[in-house]
Amino acid sequence: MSCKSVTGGSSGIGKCIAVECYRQGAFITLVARDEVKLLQAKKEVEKFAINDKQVVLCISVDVSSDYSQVESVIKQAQEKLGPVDMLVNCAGTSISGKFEDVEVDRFKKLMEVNYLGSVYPTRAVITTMKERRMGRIMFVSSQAGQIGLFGYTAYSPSKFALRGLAESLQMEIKPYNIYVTVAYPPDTDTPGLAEENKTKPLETKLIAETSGVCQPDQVAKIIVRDAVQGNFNSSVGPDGYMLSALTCGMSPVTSITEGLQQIVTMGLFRTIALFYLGSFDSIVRRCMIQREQSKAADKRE
Ligand SMILES: NC(=O)C1=CN([C@@H]2O[C@H](COP(=O)(O)OP(=O)(O)OC[C@H]3O[C@@H](n4cnc5c(N)ncnc54)[C@H](OP(=O)(O)O)[C@@H]3O)[C@@H](O)[C@H]2O)C=CC1
Ligand SMILES: CCCCCCCCCCCCCCCC(=O)[C@@H](N)CO
Repeated sequence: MSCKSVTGGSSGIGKCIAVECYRQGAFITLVARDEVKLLQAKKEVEKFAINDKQVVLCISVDVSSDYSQVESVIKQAQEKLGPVDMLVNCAGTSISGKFEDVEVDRFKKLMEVNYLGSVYPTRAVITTMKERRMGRIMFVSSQAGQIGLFGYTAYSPSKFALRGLAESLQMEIKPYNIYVTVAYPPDTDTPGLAEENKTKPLETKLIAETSGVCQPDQVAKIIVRDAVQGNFNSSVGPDGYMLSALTCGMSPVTSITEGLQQIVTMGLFRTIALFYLGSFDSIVRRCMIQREQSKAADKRE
């Protein structure tokens, strides 16, 4: 019997991750705030049972506000379903907009939800994982956690932070046979993306179109596969692969092949990246000129 906990498991990518784990026979705890959405997601996940012993447990908690609360609900869940052997930190939110248009509070809010909201659940499960000398910790970052883009001055840093956490933590817990994975999905068709799109600057839309929109079930399959295999890095699609190879820095390698591929492709991918950066800069410049022209036209009218 294995038990997986998925924060943000009531919607989008997190819900699909829960389904994917359930299809593989796991016990699941879904963690999110809204109880109605949690119950709805529980019903959806339960459809994919492969045996009649499987259970989906719902926990309603804000993963970002109070550590002692997060610790106590996770403890209760472990008492019911047994120790968590995989924690998926997927709860998160995004906001896009020009730096000066983003309300100052939002910078703090995004760090709280996306960063601290991953620290707290991880902190709550790590001691038991170390005692058992087994476990998997997944952090769901974003391609915007690998590159900073127009419109993501509040969001990107909260996703970059996860990488620093993941690298440091991995070095500490590898001897305990616990593996950390960071996933960097591109735009994915979820309620979260629909919400974000309502206020997304044109520049951000045009730049993000480069790597297209993925379906959450595809993204979830890749994430779960990489977490099970214990890969440090999890990316989606050819752009995702290039971005991860290019931004590997001092992150751990999972296999010799992966290391060799990074060494061999680095120069080529940097060359490609410079062309992408050039095209992003020209999108930004074009949008600025267009805005100024339409402002001037408005004045004349
Ligand atoms: N969709 C995309 O384009 C991409 C998304 N990502 C990342 O993937 C993750 C999931 O995104 P997506 O599926 O689009 O998001 P959704 O908005 O569809 O779902 C977010 C989930 O997180 C939960 N959640 C949000 N805030 C909290 C909180 N404070 N405490 C507990 N649960 C919380 C929500 O439930 P509730 O509100 O009830 O708490 C919900 O279950 C996010 O971290 C996002 O940044 C990364 C790259 C691309
Ligand atoms: C060799 C170099 C290759 C370069 C490829 C560059 C591709 C850039 C596209 C970035 C897209 C950002 C998506 C953010 C998704 C997200 O996190 C939000 N939608 C959350 O809601």
